[in-house]
Amino acid sequence: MKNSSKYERQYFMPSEVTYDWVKKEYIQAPPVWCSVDLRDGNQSLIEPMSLEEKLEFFQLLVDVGFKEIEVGFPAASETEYQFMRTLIEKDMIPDDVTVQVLTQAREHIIKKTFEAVKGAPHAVVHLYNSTSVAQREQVFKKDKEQILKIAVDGAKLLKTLADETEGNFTFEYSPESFSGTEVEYAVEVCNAVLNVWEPTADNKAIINIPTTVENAMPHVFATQLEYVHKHLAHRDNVVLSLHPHNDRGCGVATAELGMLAGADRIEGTLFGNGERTGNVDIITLAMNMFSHGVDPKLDFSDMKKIRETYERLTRMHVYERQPYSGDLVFTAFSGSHQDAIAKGMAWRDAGKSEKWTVPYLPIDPQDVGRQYDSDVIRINSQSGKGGVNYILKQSYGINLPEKMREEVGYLVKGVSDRAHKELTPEWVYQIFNDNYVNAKSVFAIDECHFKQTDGIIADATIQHGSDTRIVTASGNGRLDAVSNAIKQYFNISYELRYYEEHSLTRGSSSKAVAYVGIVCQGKTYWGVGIDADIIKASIEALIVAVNKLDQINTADTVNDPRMIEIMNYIQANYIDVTLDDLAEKFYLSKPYLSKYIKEKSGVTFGELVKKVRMKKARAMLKSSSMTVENIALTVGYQNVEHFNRLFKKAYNMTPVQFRNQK
Ligand SMILES: CC(=O)SCCNC(=O)CCNC(=O)[C@H](O)C(C)(C)COP(=O)(O)OP(=O)(O)OC[C@H]1O[C@@H](n2cnc3c(N)ncnc32)[C@H](O)[C@@H]1OP(=O)(O)O
Ligand SMILES: CC(C)C(=O)C(=O)O
Repeated sequence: MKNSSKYERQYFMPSEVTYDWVKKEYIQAPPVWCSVDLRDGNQSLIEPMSLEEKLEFFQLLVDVGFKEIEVGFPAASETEYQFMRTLIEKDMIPDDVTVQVLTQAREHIIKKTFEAVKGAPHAVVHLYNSTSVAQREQVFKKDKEQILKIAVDGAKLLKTLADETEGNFTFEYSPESFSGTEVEYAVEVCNAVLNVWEPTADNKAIINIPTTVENAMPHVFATQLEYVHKHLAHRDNVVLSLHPHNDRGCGVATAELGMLAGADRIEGTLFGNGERTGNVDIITLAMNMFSHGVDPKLDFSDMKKIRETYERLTRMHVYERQPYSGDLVFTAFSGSHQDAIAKGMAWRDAGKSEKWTVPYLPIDPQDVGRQYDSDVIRINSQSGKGGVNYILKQSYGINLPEKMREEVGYLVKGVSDRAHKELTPEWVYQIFNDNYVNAKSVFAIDECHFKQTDGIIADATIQHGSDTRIVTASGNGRLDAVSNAIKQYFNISYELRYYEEHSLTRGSSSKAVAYVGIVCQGKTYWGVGIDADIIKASIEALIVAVNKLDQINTADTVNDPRMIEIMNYIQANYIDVTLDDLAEKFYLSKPYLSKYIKEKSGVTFGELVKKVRMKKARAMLKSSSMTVENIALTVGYQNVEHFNRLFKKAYNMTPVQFRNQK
């Protein structure tokens, strides 16, 4: 960035500065809101709205609660003109809503505007002309006096035509490009206009101060505005309005500080649509007030519908991080945020705070129609155990024991990391289910009978491969007795250390969930059971946990049906399959997988893949006329010499010899 010297600040501080606005802390009551979606928003669209689209948008604005709506620039086009006529002639303006139209300070434009508003129950006619130094010099080529005269002449014509035209009219004046105008001069022009209109308490005028192009920091604007507020003529009979744009990204701050400095009214748009970077976003302004406990008197509770209508009619897109309305603005992917949100929600559920204080969530997402389930916590590789548990709890009623959460968290985020994908709640549950509930098992307990003696005696029917045996063991509870029977059968030892249970709060609420953690050689192995019978659920959980012990699962993997799936996957993806792919696809750890594959095929994963490739190559040599080089490439070898060597090692002859043999 070499050329900053070609710029200089183009705003003007007032000659007299006061900072009363600094002493005010927050906005205690909503301003008069005026939507300019159908004018400033519409004039900046690639494809302005049709009459029908404007009618639908108008209804949306009425439904949200706007009482003042700038509906267009009737002299601009036939659509604009007819839109105003339609609203009046079809009696579509609710009694408590005032429509507003914009006009340049040019005679024929003003006249056309009054033709358009004829018969309006109540309309604001909004007059503007540009007052900035740049526009005076470059566009109008007029001095201050001549520019003031344009405004005054326009104001006079408005007054005359309002008297002559059927309808009920209020006047508004904007010193357009105020942000590049000397503040005292802007006030002088406004006061000249006000002196023509002579507003009264019953018929106030609106003076609208625009940051037509935002060019200063918000505190500068507040200071300028405070000067206007203190120096306007007829101030008691003037509604002081703001019209912030967003060129420096400060439209909201400008509006908020401007309100502290004396503004009574805000012109803006939904989602900040408008010229260049847009007008100020009224949704953000209103929701900011709402989050301070002030009712903004606009209703954004059905944000989804508002956004859908807006996007459809304007053909614009609401940015994912647009305050209060973007897709991601209530979402936490990262572990520490998720942890705090989950704890904050639990705090709230426990009734510990009457007011909304959940960390990382500026407002309750439900207040703008968002869902806790799908909008707040989402899982990717940045997530943590708190988030994963929250998803399982919110969506499936699974509340993991504290001690189990970390393992599940790392397992789930590992899948996301390898897949480079966000995991849906369904996917998270599937990983959980595959690893803890319906995990592979080399043995089962088909039946179990208990007798109460000093402790408990269990007769457990253990089925392991082709062996089925009833093992009797005692324990200080049912699960302990079954656990002792398992230890006896496999001749293994571990400690049954963790047990938790709860009823399912989602889905089948008649079911219970049991979590079992066993400790062997310092490592904890977890299993989960879900069943209507809590004893059955806890035995299932124990079986899953025991199955994870090395002593058990090295005994028999050959019968594992998943092994067939793994082989099929390798066959189908033999060119570029990796152990990482398999681990991700089957939710198994890499060491565990390596062991499986060795046991099943007698060779390592790498050797197995080579074998599959050679088999494919042999089939191609037999059935196709492809060159050996191309066959080598097809089965994944760039170097044909290397391929030849591997082939010879596998089949004791080169590919060419193989092809040539009869
Ligand atoms: C900051 C804002 O958003 S202001 C609103 C801007 N919105 C729009 O412009 C959308 C609707 N506008 C239009 O459809 C057209 O501009 C019309 C129909 C109003 C006027 O069209 P045209 O007369 O063809 O041209 P244009 O707008 O370019 O007018 C330029 C002339 O008007 C003058 N002019 C521009 N604005 C104003 C004004 N507010 N008051 C008085 N004169 C003005 C210019 O100085 C220029 O004068 P010149 O002919 O002597 O050079
Ligand atoms: C007409 C005025 C208010 C305007 O749109 C602007 O200055 O941005």
